[in-house]
Amino acid sequence: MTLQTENRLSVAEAQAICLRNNIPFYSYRLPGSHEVVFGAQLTNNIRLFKGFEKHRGEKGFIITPFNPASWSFPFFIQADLTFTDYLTDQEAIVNLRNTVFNTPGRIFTKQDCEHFEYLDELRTLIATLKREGMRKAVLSRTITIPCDSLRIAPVLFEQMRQYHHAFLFFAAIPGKCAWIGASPETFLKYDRNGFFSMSLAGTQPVSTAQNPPQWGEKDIEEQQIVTDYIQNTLKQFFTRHLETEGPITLQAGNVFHLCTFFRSDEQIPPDRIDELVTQLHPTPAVCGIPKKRAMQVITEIEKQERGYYAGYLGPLQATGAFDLFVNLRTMEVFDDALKLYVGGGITPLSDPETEWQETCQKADTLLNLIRQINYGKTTF
Ligand SMILES: C=C(O[C@H]1C=CC=C(C(=O)O)[C@@H]1O)C(=O)O
Repeated sequence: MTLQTENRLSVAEAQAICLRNNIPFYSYRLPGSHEVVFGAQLTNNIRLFKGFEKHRGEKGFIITPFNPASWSFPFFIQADLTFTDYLTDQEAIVNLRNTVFNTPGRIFTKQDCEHFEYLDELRTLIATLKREGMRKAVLSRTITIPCDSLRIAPVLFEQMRQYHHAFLFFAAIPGKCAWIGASPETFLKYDRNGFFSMSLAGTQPVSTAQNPPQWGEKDIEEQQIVTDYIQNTLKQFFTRHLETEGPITLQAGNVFHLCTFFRSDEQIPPDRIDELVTQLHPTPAVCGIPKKRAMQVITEIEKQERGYYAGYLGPLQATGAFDLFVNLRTMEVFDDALKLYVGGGITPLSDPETEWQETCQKADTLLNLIRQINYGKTTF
């Protein structure tokens, strides 16, 4: 700890205090930025996120579940204390250290799929897609790592800074949810310049890709489904201007994805923003098409509850600007374990073993970091 000598608190130190003292907090770094932003809520009242119109003028962090109808509620962490990179205000440092809430920890359950179980789920899903004429659904699984997570997570967040194009986040509401990750996927961004979104799908490992990467029929089709869905949704809201660019190849850790960008400089009223977000989420990058049926099929087949995996999360500014990302390449933080969630888009053309391998490749970016941090103590 450097506090005594330098009189300043780093983000990692602030995260550690909040974890120890059960203080709701968030920290993030936007893609391409060098700044890490930290915020903490110094009251223990858990706040639900009630939509952009209701939170107008407020600053904080939004975290929402994959399934809006589930028992995982959307939350808002209000920014009572915020800083960028280091906190130097001595009164604020003392205040943070002296804030302690008494919240019971969350116990993890292990619902990881073995290789053969995931292959079974994949076969069931592919058969369902074929039988019902569905074009795509996204299946996922978990990898649970029992470890000293409260020590590891702040170090992991710091290590993830090497992924310049990712949105880094570590947010926790003690007793409710805690997630850390490096998402490559913008859900929706809004500021005075307008709106931005992306369609991200299709995966291949960097290690075996050609230069430049070549994409097969399954990946192209899988990403096109996401592009069509987002474009059709955005078109209902932006009638004057909608710009589309792509698809291009984008690197996220040790995998490549196909990506199309959408931009509009049109402004829409706050109640329309709520409508837009409701219609857009979840996109077929994490759910499927048709959306309602895909959600049902996923819930029936997957072993674990998704909770906040594949939901959206990110900061909201008092100006109304926000940066929301899909909660991917992500881990749920428990007191004594990290639970990684990983999935992939399945179409009738999918091969189960290839899809299993894809989840292993996606998971490896975060797993390798944990292996380095926990050298000699981790066996997975
Ligand atoms: C669902 C995940 O990734 C999505 C985002 C990019 C590429 C994907 C894919 O190729 O399947 C997925 O749609 C995940 O990483 O858990």
